[in-house]
Parts: sequence; structure tokens; C-alpha cells
Amino acid sequence: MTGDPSARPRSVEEHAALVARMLEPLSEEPAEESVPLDHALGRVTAEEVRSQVDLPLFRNSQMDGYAVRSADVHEVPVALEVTGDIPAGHTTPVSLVAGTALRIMTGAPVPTGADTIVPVEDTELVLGRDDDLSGAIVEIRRSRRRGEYVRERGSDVRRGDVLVPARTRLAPRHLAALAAAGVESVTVRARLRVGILTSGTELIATGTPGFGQVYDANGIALAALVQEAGATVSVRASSDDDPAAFERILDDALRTSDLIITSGGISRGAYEVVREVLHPRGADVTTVAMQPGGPQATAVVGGVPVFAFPGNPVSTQVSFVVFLRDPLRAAAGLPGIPPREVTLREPVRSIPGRRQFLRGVLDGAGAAVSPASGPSSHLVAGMAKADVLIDLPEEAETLEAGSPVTVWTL
Ligand SMILES: Nc1nc2c(c(=O)[nH]1)N[C@H]1C(S)=C(S)[C@@H](COP(=O)(O)OP(=O)(O)OC[C@H]3O[C@@H](n4cnc5c(N)ncnc54)[C@H](O)[C@@H]3O)O[C@H]1N2
Ligand code: MOO
Repeated sequence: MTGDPSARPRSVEEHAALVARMLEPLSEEPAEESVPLDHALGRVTAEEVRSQVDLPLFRNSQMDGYAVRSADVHEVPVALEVTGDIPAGHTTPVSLVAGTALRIMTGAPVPTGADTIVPVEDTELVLGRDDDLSGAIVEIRRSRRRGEYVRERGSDVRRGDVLVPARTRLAPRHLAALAAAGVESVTVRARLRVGILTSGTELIATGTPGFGQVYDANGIALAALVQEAGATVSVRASSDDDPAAFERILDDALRTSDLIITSGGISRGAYEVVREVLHPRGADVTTVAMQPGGPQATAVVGGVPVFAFPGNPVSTQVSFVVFLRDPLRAAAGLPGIPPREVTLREPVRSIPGRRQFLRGVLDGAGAAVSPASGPSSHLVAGMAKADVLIDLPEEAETLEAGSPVTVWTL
């Protein structure tokens, strides 16, 4: 074992730099893959996508109404002969004869010769019926300028223009634009495959807990955090405190993962299964001067980086946010989420010599923060109330209301 837990605690910055260094090789030359749009939500574009078409694809009507020449409706009211009907989906180009009108529906191609649309509300059929336009006459009651309610071809995006930039996390709105342009698949960054292993004989996944048992909260938390950071979960497994059992799930995860995160079993008691298994495999077990998240270990096993987080649910989540979130986002092609400064609404006490990450709720404007719960690392429901982590410096003992503080967005 490198690293001596009784030595001077490592600073948060030192440990963060070590974690980032371990992940650097995974960010170099990121792999790419092509995925159909149906599977592209949340993926990050590897390259910019240029539109192969103009959008709108053709000049079309923005309203249900009548396609006319603006010059013919300059003086209103005016009666015009209705010479035909253009529903959406009409595929044959139509021309408008000067001095007449064509009924048109929203999205239908505007006939050549027409330069404006009069919405149906501003018209009345004075001869003929809606369901029989033969010989119909429409009275136009409101004049419209040239171009009104005409959606020009290419007015949204032109062929060859960028539809979605590189390094964009694809959201529903991007998928809509890609689909509208006829794009069927998109080249995205391959995701890092993260194995998630939780440990503890007390853990149960489902069912009624017996005395001394707890539900596994960290497996789902880490899986969700990993996916939010742009990676994918290769395997999620749990073991009791039997080293052979943990070794089995670890070896399994090593086969399918680019990196592994474990929770629990690394502090100083007996039955510290993660420590027991990783120790002979060269783990660096250390204490970081922070709360929650003090006990930490890292290892590289068979070339795969392993990050061992403490088991308390808040400690696990805080460790991820502080050490792994930004490096994983960088590997995914996503920007980091930098901490920012807000004002403390009420006084807080901190632990001198350790950087403390209190859970905080922001006020409506997001400019001020109050503690959301106590400082202990088992307060998983308190963590659920929080918007941010309040980052209290190592040297702080008390901070007065009104002090500037750094917060990390959750
Ligand atoms: N003598 C000492 N005891 C402890 C120290 C210390 O320095 N000296 N450090 C404390 C701190 S700080 C932390 S944090 C924990 C970390 O311990 P482990 O990483 O070994 O975690 P466990 O003992 O396995 O579990 C701690 C706690 O969390 C619960 N837990 C674990 N995994 C899960 C899970 N997946 N879902 C929900 N809850 C989980 C577990 O039941 C324990 O209550 O050690 C302190 N002790
Ligand atoms: O450092 Mo432990 O992570 O407080 O609770």
C-alpha cells in the first residue's frame, strides 16, 4: 500500500490533481461512434453537423387562409375568384393567376405568383362553400404586406450551415432540428464505461430490511451521477464484506470497464473489504482533509483506474462531485461545472483543518445560500433537499451571515 492514512491528510486540490492525472489517458483521442437519432439523446456530438438541406425545405404558408398577391389586396374589402385549393402535402407546384386567390393550408407550398397569405379569419366566402370551391368568390377584408405569413425556403437554416455544433450534448431540440433536416444518424463521442461496485454486508437492494440492514443508496446514486457526466454504466454490482466476493465483482468489472468506482469498506475498522482487496493490488489509501469524503483510495488494477469512495451516502456523492465529475465531463466532451461565489444567508460553523462541504439551498435568485441539513455524512435525505455544496475553506471556523462563499452546483 502506498499512502499512509496516519500521515498528514492530503489537500482536496492534491487529491483532485491525482484523480485528474489518472483519467488523462482516457480523454486522449476520444473514440467516436455513429448512433441513430432514436438513441442519440444525451450523447455529445463528435463533430459539427451541417445541414444538407434548406429549412424550410420549400416556401410555405404560415396560416390557413388564401394565397394572393399583396398588390391585389391593397384596397379592402375586395372580392377575388378562388381558383383552387392547396392542402399541406400537395406535391405539384401551383401558380397563382393575378387578381385571383388560392385557398391554402398551413405548411402547404405557396404558389408562384403569390407573395402573401391572408388568414381565413380575415376573409369570407361570399360564393361557394368550404367543401366545394368550384366558382367560389372570397372577400378579403384585411390587406397584407408582401411576405406576410410566407415562410421562405432556407429562412431557418441554409444548406451547408451548421445545424448542431461539435461537443453539443444532444437535447430534444437538437434532435428535432436534425430530424427536420433528414439526418438519420449522428457521430458522437464514445462514452467511458464505468463499473460501479458497492460493498457492505449490511446492504440490501430490495425487500424489507432486517435489523441492521440498509438499502443500497450509493449504487443508484453513482450510476446516475456517471450518466449525468456523460459516461455509461458498464456494470453495477454489490458484494458483502467477504474479500473473495468483492474480488469476484471487481474482476468482472475490470473486464468491461474503462474505470471503476467503489463505495464503502475503506476506512479504519475491521471488515474493510475494498481496502483489503485493493491493498495488495497497490492501492494508494489516504485521508483527504475534507468532510464528508475524508477516506479515499485510488488504484490502477490491470490498467484500469479504480476510485474508492467512502460508504456514507453523502460522502460518496460529494467525492464524485468534487473529484470525478469534471474529469468525466471532459472525457465526454462536456464543459466543466465550475464552482461559483454566492452570499451566505446565516452564520455557519466549520471544522478547522478540513475543507467542509455543507449541503445548501439557494434562494430564488440563486445569489444567496442557506444550509439544507446538518453536516453529517449519513444525511442522505438532507442531501436530497440541497441545490449546492457550500465549500467552507480549510482554515474557517465560523463564517458570518453575509460572507461570500463558494458553492458547487449539484
Ligand atoms: N475509527 C474510524 N472510523 C471511521 C473513520 C475514521 O477515520 N476512523 N472515518 C469515518 C468516515 S469519515 C467515513 S466517511 C466512513 C467511511 O467508511 P467506509 O468507506 O469504510 O464505509 P462503510 O464503513 O462501508 O460505510 C459507512 C456507512 O455508510 C453506509 N453505507 C455504505 N455503503 C452504502 C450504500 N451503498 N448505500 C447506503 N449506505 C451505505 C454504511 O452502512 C455505514 O453506515 O467511516 C467512518 N468511520
Ligand atoms: O469523511 Mo466521512 O466522508 O465524513 O463522513
